[in-house]
Amino acid sequence: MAPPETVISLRDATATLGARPVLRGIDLTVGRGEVVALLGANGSGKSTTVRAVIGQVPLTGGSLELFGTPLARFREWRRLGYVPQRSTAAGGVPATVREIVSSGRLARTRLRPLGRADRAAVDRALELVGMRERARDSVSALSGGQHQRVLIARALAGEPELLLMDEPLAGVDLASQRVLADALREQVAGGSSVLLVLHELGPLAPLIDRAVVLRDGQVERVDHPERLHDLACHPHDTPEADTASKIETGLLT
Ligand SMILES: Nc1ncnc2c1ncn2[C@@H]1O[C@H](COP(=O)(O)OP(=O)(O)OP(=O)(O)O)[C@@H](O)[C@H]1O
Repeated sequence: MAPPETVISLRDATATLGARPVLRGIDLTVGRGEVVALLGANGSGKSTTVRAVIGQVPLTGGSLELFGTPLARFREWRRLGYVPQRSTAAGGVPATVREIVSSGRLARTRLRPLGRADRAAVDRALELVGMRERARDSVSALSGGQHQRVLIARALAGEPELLLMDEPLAGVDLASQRVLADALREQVAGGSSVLLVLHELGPLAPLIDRAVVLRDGQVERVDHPERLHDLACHPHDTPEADTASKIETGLLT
């Protein structure tokens, strides 16, 4: 059987922001259909890792391949969907929920008008995050958690094969977290891969194939599903009890 396609391959990656070495030799692989969580304390390099993967932060060393192609030659950005760390869906720009979500099709449509398939993808994305009824509303009338849903729908509207999300659950209530977990499950069932930064696994825990814990710009350890399951179900029976509670509360230090 052929090995599963590697969607992200980051090897010994280093990166500097200002004068600070922020990534100090990160190895990270995400295969097709895999969901990988990046965990770690504030400032450990999670967002920078994701931003390096989408080419926003240049590597000073090591290598990055996307879908088997070195970054320098990679052009198929429409295969990626990115949800940035908490921001509002439209900084003061008057726009409806549907307009923001439709902008997620831009990489596919270039500037031609949306066709039937585009509109169907937008509808599906709105439905997945439970915002179909709010499609005509102005984004300025949304709560923080609803903004977050719109940003996720914008990424989903592009029908990405690789979804990168930076703290998608931040400030999102438990009911909305469940909605997002269902949306993600559906996306993964369709073959998408996901790399997401999390402080808490929450309702997403059952979806996670691997949790990569960063510390000071390096991979401290990688947890696999059995261990994640043990940590979630028997946090006090394992030698790592302390770590378990930290993962659940996001207080990894
Ligand atoms: N633009 C910048 N210039 C200089 N240093 C930066 C810049 N952005 C981030 N850093 C530093 O890089 C390090 C890693 O930041 P990063 O945002 O990747 O961490 P993180 O793990 O995502 O943290 P958090 O959980 O707080 O979001 C931090 O020490 C941060 O201060």
